[in-house]
Amino acid sequence: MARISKENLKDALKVYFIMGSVNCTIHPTEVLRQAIAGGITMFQFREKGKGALIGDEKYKLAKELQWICRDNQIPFLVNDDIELAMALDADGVHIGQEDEPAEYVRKQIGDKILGISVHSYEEATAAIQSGADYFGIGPIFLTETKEDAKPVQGTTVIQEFRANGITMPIVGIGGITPENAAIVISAGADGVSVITAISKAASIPDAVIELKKSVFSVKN
Ligand SMILES: Cc1ncc(COP(=O)(O)OP(=O)(O)O)c(N)n1
Ligand SMILES: Cc1ncsc1CCOP(=O)(O)O
Ligand SMILES: [Mg+2]
Repeated sequence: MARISKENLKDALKVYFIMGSVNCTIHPTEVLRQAIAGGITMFQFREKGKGALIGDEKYKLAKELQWICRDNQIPFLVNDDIELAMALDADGVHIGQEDEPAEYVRKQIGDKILGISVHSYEEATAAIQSGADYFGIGPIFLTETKEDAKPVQGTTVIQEFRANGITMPIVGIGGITPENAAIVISAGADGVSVITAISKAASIPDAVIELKKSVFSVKN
């Protein structure tokens, strides 16, 4: 898939599902299929945390998930692992402030999508200069998924960025559910990125449908 335009990227970020094997109670390929059936708009492979796959097993799962995304025209991004993203020819990568330097990553990945986690205006301006295509901002709400997550920051940072004229596509992350997703969009985000509220939902397709309703209920 060619790099998508900024306009298409904002659409692709609407309901951005992130997952790895440790987030799933059924096989990750089945979780992804059901999430796609519900209508997710982008996917990030984040194989991280206690019991995460490594080496060949990680590569094999990534490949399987990428094929499902390709079959369904869903952009497939890789979290942290630039080498894996390049080996798979993924559509993009997501990195945070503790990962490889953004400028170096941008050089490695060429015109693939580059998502960067930012928590302040200073980080945002640096990320823009390094060639970010979108920002991930959070944790917006309480999350149990990321052990080393920063303190909950609510939606203030998103609102401040928009008030200061930052037009970069933004997704909120952390503790986002169908019940609170509209708050994130109202603050100025283009979309929501979600792990648990999709991967561990009683009905995965229904969870995605409800998330979409919440996201599209706000007209920015
Ligand atoms: C869309 C999106 N936003 C933020 C993150 C978090 O990235 P990072 O801060 O590098 O933390 P890890 O996910 O690597 O633990 C993300 N992955 N995706
Ligand atoms: C990766 C990440 N970065 C900030 S919070 C978070 C975890 C989000 O997971 P969940 O949607 O289960 O709260
Ligand atoms: Mg990271």
